[in-house]
Amino acid sequence: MAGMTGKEFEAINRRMASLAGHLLPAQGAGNPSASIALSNCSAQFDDTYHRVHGDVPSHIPEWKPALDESGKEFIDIIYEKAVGEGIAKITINRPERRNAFRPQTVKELMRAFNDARDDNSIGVIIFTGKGTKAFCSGGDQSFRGKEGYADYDSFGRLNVLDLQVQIRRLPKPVIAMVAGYAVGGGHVLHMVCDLTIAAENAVFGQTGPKVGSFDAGFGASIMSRLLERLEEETIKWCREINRNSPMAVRLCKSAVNAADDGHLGLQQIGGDATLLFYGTEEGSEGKNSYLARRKPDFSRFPRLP
Ligand SMILES: CC(C)(COP(=O)(O)OP(=O)(O)OC[C@H]1O[C@@H](n2cnc3c(N)ncnc32)[C@H](O)[C@@H]1OP(=O)(O)O)[C@@H](O)C(=O)NCCC(=O)NCCSC(=O)c1cc(O)c2ccccc2c1O
Repeated sequence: MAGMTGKEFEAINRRMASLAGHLLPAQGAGNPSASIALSNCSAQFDDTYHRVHGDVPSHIPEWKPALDESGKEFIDIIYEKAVGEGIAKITINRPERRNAFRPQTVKELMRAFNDARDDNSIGVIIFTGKGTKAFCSGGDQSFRGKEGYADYDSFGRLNVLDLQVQIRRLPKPVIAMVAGYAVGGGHVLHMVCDLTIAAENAVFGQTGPKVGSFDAGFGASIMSRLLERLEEETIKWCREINRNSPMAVRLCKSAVNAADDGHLGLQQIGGDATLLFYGTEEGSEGKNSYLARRKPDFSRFPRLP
């Protein structure tokens, strides 16, 4: 953890606090040893919240393969949606390379994330790697040239930077489900997710300088957490998130990132305000008057104190 900035510590503390809040009964929140196998702890509660909302089940759903609008098969990733539930799962499928990404992988990830964003039945996205040895070991070094990473064409690129921004800006929660190594560019990918659920064997770190690379952008810090039933726990989080108001979840994600993202954060949260305004009569009066070629009449809308 040496060399971490105050902001990075804050970000980790926020995540740890939110994990503790999910896993532990309030009275046990300070005791890390109580953090395992408490996924059904809500059953012990006898309060109005739990009577109204009930337990969050953690059984694994039925996954169905998904495509994006191009209909093109995915080669480097597996894209699935849970039948009857608003959960998408995107898996890097290169376990023989510890799920290192090449440009093709990144392009496919971007297509899948885009589809999950646009599918209004999806409320939350799981991002993971195939197998238990690695979430992702970063950029595939055998595809690295002088201009970045290149596969089917001659020019290189650092297109994972676009993917990082896409995940960060995506207006739905993205949960990294990590088993094994999340290193180099793979470490950054988990860091740009909204939440990380980690298996006991998870290893986090920046390896870039060892292979003559570095991420001076989102790449930052280390976090790990003990959890036995990784997918069940992740699904439980997804179901709990999906019980909430979609617009509230969207705005919470914007708000959490706004300060760190500066002007871009402001743009995102400002865009959300515009989106909400479009749904009001006041907003519609502007559009309707323009289309009807008349002066807008905003006089009936209050100037709230
Ligand atoms: C991840 C490991 C610690 C795993 O070790 P383990 O012993 O379990 O497995 P092996 O080492 O035997 O690996 C099995 C197999 O996979 C190949 N492989 C693994 N990772 C990669 C990789 N990143 N690229 C290419 N190939 C990989 C490995 O060679 C083996 O192949 P065989 O043919 O021999 O079976 C360990 O594998 C490891 O340390 N891997 C390298 C981690 C690494 O340094 N990653 C790259 C960091 S740089 C980066 O990711 C990066 C990418 C970007 O696009 C950027 C863009 C902009 C800024 C910065 C960027 C950036 O830093």
